Amino acid sequence: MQSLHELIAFLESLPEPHILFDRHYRILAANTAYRLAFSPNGEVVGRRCYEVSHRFDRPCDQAGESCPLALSLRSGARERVLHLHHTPKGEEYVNIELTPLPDAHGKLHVFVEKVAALPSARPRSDEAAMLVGRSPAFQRMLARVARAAPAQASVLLLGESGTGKELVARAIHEGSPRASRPLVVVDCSSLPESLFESEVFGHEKGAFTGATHTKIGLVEAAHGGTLFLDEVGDIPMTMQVKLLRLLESGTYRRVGSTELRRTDVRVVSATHRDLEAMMRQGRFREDLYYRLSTFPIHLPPLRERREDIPLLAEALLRRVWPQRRLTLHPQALQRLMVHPFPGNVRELRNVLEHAALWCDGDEILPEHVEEALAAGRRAAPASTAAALAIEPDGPQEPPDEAPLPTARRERERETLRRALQAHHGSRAALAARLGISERTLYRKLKAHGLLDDGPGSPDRQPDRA
Ligand SMILES: Nc1ncnc2c1ncn2[C@@H]1O[C@H](COP(=O)(O)OP(=O)(O)OP(=O)(O)O)[C@@H](O)[C@H]1O
Repeated sequence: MQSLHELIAFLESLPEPHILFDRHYRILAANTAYRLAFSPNGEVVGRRCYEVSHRFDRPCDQAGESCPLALSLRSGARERVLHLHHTPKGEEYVNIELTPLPDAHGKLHVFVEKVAALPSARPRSDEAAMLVGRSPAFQRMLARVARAAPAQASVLLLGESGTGKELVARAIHEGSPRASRPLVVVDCSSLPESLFESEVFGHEKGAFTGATHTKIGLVEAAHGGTLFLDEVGDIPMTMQVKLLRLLESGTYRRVGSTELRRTDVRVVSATHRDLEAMMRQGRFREDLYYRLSTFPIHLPPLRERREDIPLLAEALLRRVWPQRRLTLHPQALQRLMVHPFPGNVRELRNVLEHAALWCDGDEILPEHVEEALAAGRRAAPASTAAALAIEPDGPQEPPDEAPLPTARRERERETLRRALQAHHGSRAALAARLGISERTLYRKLKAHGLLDDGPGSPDRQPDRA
């Protein structure tokens, strides 16, 4: 008993929430950090852990969640799982680390559980940056995010357009020891080759015509923090070797300078392309690929986590119309549940935004959703993209450098021109309707000389949604 008292006193000294419980899930002790975080108004000692954390009436593994106690009883070792916990602020993703404490005979009677809020999913004042979802596919992805965040390893985010790669990159940065330093986003697809090097690595005064002053590069601006290379598959071949040097040795040269400079950045990159295929085709350096993808994370498309649509819809409605208390009629939600969403969460957000425009009251009705989906079809009939050669975002997307055959190019131009004429919303909405990313749309408009006709101002860069 003496040792149990000592253990409780020790847990009390820890800043993170900890509880001690027996093999029957009964909580024997909880430190102040745990009480404050999870049960400020009630006693937890004597209750079962699953009642406190999940409001379940049975252990988590009998309610469809993983149970660290069951895992530890089986393995006899420390177990880590990701759980959605009830807190006074609502549900919150937490990392659970459960350590069994064997007695003198090696029997497991007592367990210590440490509960650490996941920085990436913690409810924040900046609700727009919060990742929403609780499907198994989403939780698997989030568990990898939680693993990767505190480390230094380069992370490669792989997923279709609109699946939340940029949100995840921010979550990784915020969950890392670099969170107080800058997160610098480099949109590799919108930087023409000529600009890429001077933007990323900086340039000296007089390095080229127009270089009237010395400019620091994005890698320098990110010193101590995280460099997020979005659409990394679009990095020109000539720049790939310079990026590799940065990753391998932390060194780079400004354009127009021979001086080797040093920076300390963690690299997170993202792409919707199939980099392995690009590598096989000789369009992406193998050594760079392995450097970037120390820890790959796949972001599931929305069609593989349809069960998240209700939760996402609720959160997105709050984001797009914070001043209204909009809800979805059950049939309106049903309609969304069967839509394929090639544009993923971004498309869902756009459809909701559009549907809300049709809704006078507080409840979005099925006809409002129909109207929003039909508007999408008018701008880009379901078959349009394929029939008229708009390449969807996907691993198979050909590089922009590879010219399309003339006939297809013509058809693509015509499709885009017509879509632009029929569409009166934002460029983001048009992209979602065409089933391509906003950046891809931007590139295609640029390539076809249609930028001036596009929604938004002529030379607008893709919006960050
Ligand atoms: N899990 C999620 N929870 C809440 N919002 C999300 C989630 N995933 C994506 N979003 C929202 O969807 C939109 C698109 O997300 P984001 O820009 O991160 O996607 P992306 O994968 O980087 O797309 P692209 O490849 O086209 O750049 C944003 O408005 C973002 O806030």
